[in-house]
Amino acid sequence: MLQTLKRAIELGGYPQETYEILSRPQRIITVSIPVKMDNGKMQVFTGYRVQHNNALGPYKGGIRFHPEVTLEEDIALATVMTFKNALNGLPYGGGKGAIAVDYKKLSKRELEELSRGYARALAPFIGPEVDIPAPDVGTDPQVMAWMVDEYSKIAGHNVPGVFTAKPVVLWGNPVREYSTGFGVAVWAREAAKKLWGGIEGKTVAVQGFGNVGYWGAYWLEKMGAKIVAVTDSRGGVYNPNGLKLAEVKAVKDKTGTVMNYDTSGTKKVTNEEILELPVDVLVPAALENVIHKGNANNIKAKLIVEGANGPTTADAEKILHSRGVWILPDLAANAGGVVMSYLEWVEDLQWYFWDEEETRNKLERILLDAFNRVMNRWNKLGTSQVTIREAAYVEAVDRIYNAMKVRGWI
Ligand SMILES: NC(=O)c1ccc[n+]([C@@H]2O[C@H](COP(=O)([O-])OP(=O)(O)OC[C@H]3O[C@@H](n4cnc5c(N)ncnc54)[C@H](O)[C@@H]3O)[C@@H](O)[C@H]2O)c1
Repeated sequence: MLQTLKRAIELGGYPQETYEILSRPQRIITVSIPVKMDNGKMQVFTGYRVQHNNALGPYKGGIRFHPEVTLEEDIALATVMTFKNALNGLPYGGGKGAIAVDYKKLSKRELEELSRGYARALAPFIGPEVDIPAPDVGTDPQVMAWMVDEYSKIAGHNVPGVFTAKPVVLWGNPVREYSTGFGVAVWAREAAKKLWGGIEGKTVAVQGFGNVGYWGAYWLEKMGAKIVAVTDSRGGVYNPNGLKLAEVKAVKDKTGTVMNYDTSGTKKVTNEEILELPVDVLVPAALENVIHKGNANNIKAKLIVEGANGPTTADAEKILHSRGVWILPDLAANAGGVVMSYLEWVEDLQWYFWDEEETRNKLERILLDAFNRVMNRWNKLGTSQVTIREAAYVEAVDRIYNAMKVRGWI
């Protein structure tokens, strides 16, 4: 990521100070959270909040609960948020929080106490105008509800805008559930218009059938694409004539895996095979580093839409770019969630809530604006010399650099 930042600064001709500032976070907060466990013993958890850069506005980014999370990883994730928010035209800087915990081993009460403890410890350092956290891996709208409640108790009044992706009943928005997948589909549709004149009838393979993968496939199908393959952690199914997504989803909900979907002409595929199928569009929406130099030359899709974070290694990207494959980078293609978080925050600040359709239209407009800016930048920089990811980084750095310049930081 720092290499991409360096390259973007070179490509855009920004001064070296830009790198000096953006390669390190402005503030790192470490907190200790004691939790009385169900067995009567007290356990102290360590939590972080990294506030990377606020040149464009309050820090914004998720909170991760994961057993292997480290401060270094949290810093990297916070840094990416600065670029993602800038690229999408949001009035936000970047931040990210983390607690090293296996949340699956906690009871509901322990998880609530940990979530409230984290919000309490961070309360002096966050707020709707300061730093607005949201869910990430291992956290969800319920965790946000506990945190917003704890923060509001400390403030002495309700403060809806301090966390986003809250339950709909507690100042959330129904679009949030599918916003990331919707963004994946919008980016794919717009790129398909440029490549082929439209997404209609184009074949799509989706690796990962979770929140991003399922909703990405759902909206792509609605837009007229043909979903031919999907997988979850156990593997999946492929039918060159197209899958009926609603039926696949029903099988997944009933049996726990898409593998049990069985109709004539449908074959089983592994998570490696799905990447190499003869399709027009490939959506990796599960894990990182799944497209690497070992399989890049076998990929047949002309368009790769990064639903997951970091699914393509740098080596693979070079190979695919030289073959003319378009890779829509994660910080653009999977930004629907954070853009929706922004809209929820705007609603919360004014205590005025849009209906689902109006919200989705606003979301789409912001995504289209980002898509057009990235494409213009890519064309200006030269599509054969520069990747779409590099163009997206230049676009992001340009906003941050100009904000820092007029503020007098550089
Ligand atoms: N949810 C969001 O709003 C959001 C936003 C931006 C980025 N992302 C990124 O998208 C990715 C997926 O997130 P999600 O929220 O959909 O998670 P999720 O847990 O809802 O779904 C993940 C899916 O991947 C599958 N999976 C797990 N291991 C796999 C493997 N080895 N091969 C293939 N599939 C496997 C799981 O079965 C599941 O279907 C992550 O990289 C995440 O960081 C998510």
